[in-house]
Amino acid sequence: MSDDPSRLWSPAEDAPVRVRVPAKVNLALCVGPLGADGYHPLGTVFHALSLHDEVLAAPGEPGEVTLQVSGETSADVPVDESNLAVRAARLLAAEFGTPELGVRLQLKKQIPVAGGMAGGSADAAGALLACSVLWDLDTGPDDLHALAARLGADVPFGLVGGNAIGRGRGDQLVPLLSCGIYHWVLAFAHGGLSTPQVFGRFDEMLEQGRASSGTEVPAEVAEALAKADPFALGKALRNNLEAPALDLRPELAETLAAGRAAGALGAIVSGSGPTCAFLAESESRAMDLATELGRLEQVAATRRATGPAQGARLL
Ligand SMILES: C[C@](O)(CO)[C@H](O)COP(=O)(O)OP(=O)(O)OC[C@H]1O[C@@H](n2ccc(N)nc2=O)[C@H](O)[C@@H]1O
Ligand SMILES: Nc1ncnc2c1ncn2[C@@H]1O[C@H](COP(=O)(O)OP(=O)(O)OP(=O)(O)O)[C@@H](O)[C@H]1O
Repeated sequence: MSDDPSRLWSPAEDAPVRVRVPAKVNLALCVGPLGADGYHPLGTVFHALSLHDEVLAAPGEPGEVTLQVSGETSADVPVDESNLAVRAARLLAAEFGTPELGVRLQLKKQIPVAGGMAGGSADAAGALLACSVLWDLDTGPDDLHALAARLGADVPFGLVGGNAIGRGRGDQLVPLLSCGIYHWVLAFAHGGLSTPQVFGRFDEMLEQGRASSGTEVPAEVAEALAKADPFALGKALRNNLEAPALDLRPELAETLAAGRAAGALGAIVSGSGPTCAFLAESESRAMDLATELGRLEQVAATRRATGPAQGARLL
């Protein structure tokens, strides 16, 4: 890694490969008890949103991966080897490339950091696709999926997008047919939440009988998607990590209640939080809801988004 600014190419538009990759919300996140592998078995319904990051890739010095991060949510993003996009590029080069391959990566971030919307995972998925194209590697979707699953449970979904059922750690995906467009309002919190910490609090609460577990995805979610029924979908939303996220950040309960009172069809903590996601009946209702939620002290910012959105794609 180099942090010498002279080595970072500047105008993003010059990068030969550009990939857009979506944030996700889990329409259902059904979590089983901690397994021996340190992971929790999941049954989840992923839903990709029009909120996205961009990953740009240009040829780099042999064997070097450099990284520049910009955008609305670039603060707090590590720019060293721990960055998931850098790890993705390194893994791809090691498994499918040669030691001479190098890349200059740039992330343009809009997805909140540690927000429960799989931002780092999205960047990893984007980097896999971008570097595979830049380096002209002989990788098919299955190859990229296998590498993605090694990088993190949420990374494979970043590649496919749309709506998908996730099982196992969340990485075994089956696309879910749906019609319709859903209007969402996202309420970002001040600061993030650590995913392992939320799973840890889930374990404690389960032991104390304060949380429920189970990996069965409610049929109502898939039925609502098949019928393009936002009212049914709003009622069907669920998240076993909501209880631990609220336990760690009690003010999120007020955010959810305020959204419901302002007419949201459904309100849920996104993944491991702290972002809260609100389903609206229409674009204009979403605009009203965003205005209401934006007034809350504990809400750092609101964004509107639609779903489902495409997975990682070349621009
Ligand atoms: C909460 C979700 O966002 C829902 O989609 C994901 O389950 C989290 O996915 P992620 O952030 O990509 O997770 P990873 O980077 O693979 O794992 C981070 C940590 O989260 C916990 N983890 C993650 C996934 C899972 N099924 N069970 C877990 O217990 C583990 O402590 C793990 O060490
Ligand atoms: N490209 C990246 N963008 C953001 N954070 C990154 C990235 N790479 C590594 N990280 C680290 O990962 C941590 C989690 O960030 P991320 O934005 O992926 O969280 P998240 O959206 O809550 O994840 P998930 O929903 O997948 O559990 C951050 O605190 C940061 O230190």
